[in-house]
Amino acid sequence: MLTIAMPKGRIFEEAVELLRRADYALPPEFTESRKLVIDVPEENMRFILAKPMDVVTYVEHGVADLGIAGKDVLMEEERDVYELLDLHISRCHLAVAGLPGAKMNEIAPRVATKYPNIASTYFREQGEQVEIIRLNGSIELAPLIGLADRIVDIVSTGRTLRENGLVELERIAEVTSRLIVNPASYRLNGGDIERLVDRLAAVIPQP
Ligand SMILES: Nc1ncnc2c1ncn2[C@@H]1O[C@H](COP(=O)(O)OP(=O)(O)OP(=O)(O)O)[C@@H](O)[C@H]1O
Ligand SMILES: O=P(O)(O)OC[C@H]1O[C@H](OP(=O)(O)OP(=O)(O)O)[C@H](O)[C@@H]1O
Repeated sequence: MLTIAMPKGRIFEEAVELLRRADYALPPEFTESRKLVIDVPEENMRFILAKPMDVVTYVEHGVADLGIAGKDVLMEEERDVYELLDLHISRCHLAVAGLPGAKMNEIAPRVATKYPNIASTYFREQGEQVEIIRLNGSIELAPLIGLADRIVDIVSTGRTLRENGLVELERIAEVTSRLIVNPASYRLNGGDIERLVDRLAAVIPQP
């Protein structure tokens, strides 16, 4: 049996839709219950529903064979998992944003973000030394109330930036969700996993 860690939240619906398009008979309880472990015996599969940032942890520890995770999460922390497939779902990008015309503080430039590693690597590569302030959400607040000069965050429609009077300044990376696998499980269950990859690859939305 294959165990797949699914990210709750905004990726979930698109991931379920993709699996159903690939002809996996996922029961209605998938989208209608609050169960966190859902067995689908007809497909010889078990799904566990986790927070997006935790999916990689379940896969890395081998309690899930496979998982679906945003490229942002995979970029943020070096983890011992293989990326098998770009699912082309939950498309967005990582960007630097700030108040229009606002310069970086020259003495103590500060950047607020949920992605401290991505942000510090990016600014280091730009040759800029900044203090990273880690937040867990509502990142766009930081420049509005003077906590930071810049933010590094996900942009999708751009609506959150717009409605808060912020502008995108630099694009860091494109983000889509990926199918990831535990390396040991891949060696052990290669055949079953390749079949799943083929079925998904056949129905992935075109970029
Ligand atoms: N605005 C967006 N549009 C499309 N995809 C997004 C958007 N924001 C985040 N994502 C993708 O969805 C994932 C996060 O989903 P979601 O927003 O449901 O969780 P979260 O509440 O931010 O995560 P956590 O609970 O771990 O903090 C991200 O890793 C990213 O790949
Ligand atoms: O460009 P947009 O379409 O407006 O989407 C971008 C917003 O979506 C995410 O936030 P989320 O809704 O996950 O809330 P959060 O602030 O709690 O992270 C992201 O952090 C941005 O704030």
